[in-house]
Amino acid sequence: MKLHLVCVGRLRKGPEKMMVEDYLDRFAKAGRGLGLPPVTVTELDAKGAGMIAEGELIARAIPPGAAMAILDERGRRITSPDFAAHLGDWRDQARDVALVIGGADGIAPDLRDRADLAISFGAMVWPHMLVRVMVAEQLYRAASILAGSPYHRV
Ligand SMILES: C[S@@+](CC[C@H](N)C(=O)[O-])C[C@H]1O[C@@H](n2cnc3c(N)ncnc32)[C@H](O)[C@@H]1O
Repeated sequence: MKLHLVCVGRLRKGPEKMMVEDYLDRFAKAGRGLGLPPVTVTELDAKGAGMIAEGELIARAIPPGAAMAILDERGRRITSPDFAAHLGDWRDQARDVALVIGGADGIAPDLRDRADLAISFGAMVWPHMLVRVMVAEQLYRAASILAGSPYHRV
């Protein structure tokens, strides 16, 4: 299994980048004993060419056969344990996974249609850099849930 975080846009030095790095580092440590690999982050820049050009870059960055989970406000509002269960299932199937965060115009409709899972963090639109922080935190939370550690409480 390989785990990819494919993002349109670059994170500059700053608090969001520090938080993403911290959570992904925690995820890598927590995932070690769970058969979950460290996350590979791919940042894409279509240089303002728009959603369709970004969609083509995203499609090229996703390994063939990988499960594609997109972040999209129109997606499903799943719980953190549900997300952990998806991650655990993909791991058990030895399936590569690509988590995709779109750019300012969102993710191209044809890619959205092809997604195995569309995850919503609520009906409001968040900036891509905050979504990246939230995904990194949810990955760490998922690993904690799969490990049975007390980080996640309901
Ligand atoms: C600034 S938003 C773009 C919103 C755009 N208007 C759209 O139609 O998707 C950039 C990216 O952040 C992610 N995103 C923003 N809000 C989200 C939410 N509530 N749930 C999940 N992902 C979200 C999506 O991947 C989106 O493509």
